[in-house]
Amino acid sequence: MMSKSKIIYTLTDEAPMLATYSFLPIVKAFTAPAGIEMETRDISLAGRILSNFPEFLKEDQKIGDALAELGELAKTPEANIIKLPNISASIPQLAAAISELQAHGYAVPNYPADPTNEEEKAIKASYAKVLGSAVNPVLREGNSDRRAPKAVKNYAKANPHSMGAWSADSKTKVAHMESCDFYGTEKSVTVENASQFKIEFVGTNGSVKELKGLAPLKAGEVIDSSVLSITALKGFVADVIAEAKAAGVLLSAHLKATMMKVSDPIIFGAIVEVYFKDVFAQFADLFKELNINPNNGLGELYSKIAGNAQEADVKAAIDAAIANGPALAMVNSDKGITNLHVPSDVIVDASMPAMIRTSGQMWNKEGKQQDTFALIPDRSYAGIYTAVIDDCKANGALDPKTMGSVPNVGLMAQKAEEYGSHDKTFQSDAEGTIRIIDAEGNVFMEQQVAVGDIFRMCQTKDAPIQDWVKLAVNRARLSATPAVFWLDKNRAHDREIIKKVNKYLPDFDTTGLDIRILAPVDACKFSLDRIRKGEDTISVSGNVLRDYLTDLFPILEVGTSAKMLSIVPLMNGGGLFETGAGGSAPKHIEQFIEEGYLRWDSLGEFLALGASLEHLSQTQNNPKALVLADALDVATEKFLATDKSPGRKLGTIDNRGSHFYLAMYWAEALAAQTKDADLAALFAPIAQEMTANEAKINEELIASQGKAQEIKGYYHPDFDLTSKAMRPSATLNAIVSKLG
Ligand SMILES: NC(=O)C1=CN([C@@H]2O[C@H](COP(=O)(O)OP(=O)(O)OC[C@H]3O[C@@H](n4cnc5c(N)ncnc54)[C@H](OP(=O)(O)O)[C@@H]3O)[C@@H](O)[C@H]2O)C=CC1
Ligand SMILES: O=C(O)CCC(=O)C(=O)O
Ligand SMILES: [Mg+2]
Repeated sequence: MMSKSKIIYTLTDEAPMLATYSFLPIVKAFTAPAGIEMETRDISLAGRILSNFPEFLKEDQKIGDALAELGELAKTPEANIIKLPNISASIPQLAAAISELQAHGYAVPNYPADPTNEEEKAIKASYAKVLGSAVNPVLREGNSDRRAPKAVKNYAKANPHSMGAWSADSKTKVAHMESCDFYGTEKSVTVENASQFKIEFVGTNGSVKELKGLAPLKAGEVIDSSVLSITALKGFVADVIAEAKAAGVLLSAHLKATMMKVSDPIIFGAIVEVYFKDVFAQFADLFKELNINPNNGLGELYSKIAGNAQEADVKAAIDAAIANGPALAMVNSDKGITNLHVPSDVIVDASMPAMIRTSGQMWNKEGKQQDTFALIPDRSYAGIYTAVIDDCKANGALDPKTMGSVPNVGLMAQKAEEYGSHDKTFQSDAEGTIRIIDAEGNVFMEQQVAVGDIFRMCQTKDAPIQDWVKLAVNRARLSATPAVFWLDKNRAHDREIIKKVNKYLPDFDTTGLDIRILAPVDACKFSLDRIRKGEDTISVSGNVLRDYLTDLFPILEVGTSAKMLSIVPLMNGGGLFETGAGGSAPKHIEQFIEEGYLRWDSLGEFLALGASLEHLSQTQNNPKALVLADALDVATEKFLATDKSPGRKLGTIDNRGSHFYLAMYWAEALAAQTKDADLAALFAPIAQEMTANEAKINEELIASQGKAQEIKGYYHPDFDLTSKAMRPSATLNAIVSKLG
């Protein structure tokens, strides 16, 4: 009897959500004959909101907490989850999703930014579970292995993407603080025995306030604390503003307000306040009355002053500040959206490589490219971008035709490092000390804080570190490639990690392998030198660099991180297969709604599906799944060779057309293989019909382009309308439905 195998396919947001409407019916039809149940779970922003507020909903509107369920599943050996990118919501995005759901008849509560009673406090606490990077850290019960498969790399070498030229006198640079940042203040200790910790604020008068109640610590865990001084930050921002103005360059801020949902919106807000200091001074009373929070950006400010008697005055003052300041980098120059409008519009992992690919320039308000000062205030990782920029100034743009590759093995499991720190991050409202103590009151660490300073504590558990070292050695062995641990001995946290790396490396057979530990800037230079010689170098990094490097190098090497294979071998034996290493490409859904064209590239989904099927064949003893996986591999190679990724322009095949070709090639490969006669017989007529109808299907797909789409929603579109929009070829649908 055929074993019953289950794969969970996640429903998410924006472009990947749209793509799923087209791709998933194909996947379900193709995998069913192998006894595979393809189940879906809704972890979209809208779905997360609905599942958190059942008491506000009608009976038939309630949905289960799919995220919590998958979080538990990820800890079991049975887990086989395909995870598409999802929105990590900023407050403006959360507010927009809430309004849309309310307009759709879901009585979810408004977001209470400043709760005034217990009920509002509870609502805010529930929304805190939805905000920011609420999904990935829950599912990532394993470390990360991200790389460009050989076929993808070869495709990029043969079909190089555009790469803006660099000039040696480019004025572009990264601006960072020199002191009083997280890097400079970091303290770190390794906790030898299992214990507990809590976080307290102690005022200058000795009064004590608990910031976080007792929580467990495992033996061998590394804990850190650090502080970023808000006064130092503001002084630094003011200096860079003056310098950028004098240099005649654009100013832009590159943060991670999504994953770092507590600290980075505050840093973003400080930049907004300093840049618009005259506006904030002139309208202090009005802004207080309207509850304007600079952390939510200029966009929210504009919407809150709309209709106010002083609206025109405020707008004039903002315009004057921009005219008088260094010009701001634009997110959308046609619509006048600056880099300081929404904290989640410019996200450092994707935004810095996009700038480096574009000659180190961003867009000004005329829609023209211009050199830019990129504000990345904290020094922990800013230096790697300086290393790449300096390299491009000295040697010109990198060349996708010849450049080597930098795959990554990232420490990520169990909310490692900064990306798990939001429940231990606080903005101090008074001067004093914040300390981390154990249940008996013994002090692990303490930090001085002033009003407004950001205190942060991070945790990194020992088992994930051991697993990460093992993964790094395995990857170095499997790819016969040097591996570099990007760790800085001048940083307190990294010093603790270096000790552990040195302790655990001897547990594995490293004979003949080239494994080194280098500080991030040196590791970056070392990797760049090799890249220019066409050589590959594995980066073995902590969680933040995992995120940064898996956009940086892929975007330079293969044009987009959507083409990455992103596997998370879960520590308890399951598999989490992320689709690509990038995000949900918000501008793609806008293009789809405006003109019926979706240029989302689903290659990441194809790669993840292949890896998921392969994992399933091994863990569920399902040989047919392996036949499907092998055939999908053949199909993906042909897909790349025949260049069937979506074009950028109307009238060429888009995401839907690319799914048709993948399906056709997959059916062909299944028909042609000889390992499973039943599958070959089943798919032969499907392949034949698809091939015979290729022109007709393309015609039907392309005919649906060029008009606005009405899917009744951005965060929570109508299922039937979206399904119709994403499956416009009756001929293709009829062939797929023959599979049952
Ligand atoms: N794993 C996850 O869940 C992740 C989620 N996110 C979330 O995604 C959202 C957007 O983040 P952002 O920083 O803008 O990064 P994105 O990666 O979504 O977008 C940057 C740009 O990359 C290109 N791109 C990305 N993926 C594809 C694809 N599959 N096909 C074609 N082009 C692609 C597009 O531009 P162009 O082609 O013009 O270069 C896109 O506009 C945020 O809400 C963020 O929280 C972000 C990262 C990971
Ligand atoms: O969870 C998020 O917000 C983004 C994740 C991300 O950028 C990544 O893992 O590469
Ligand atoms: Mg990322």
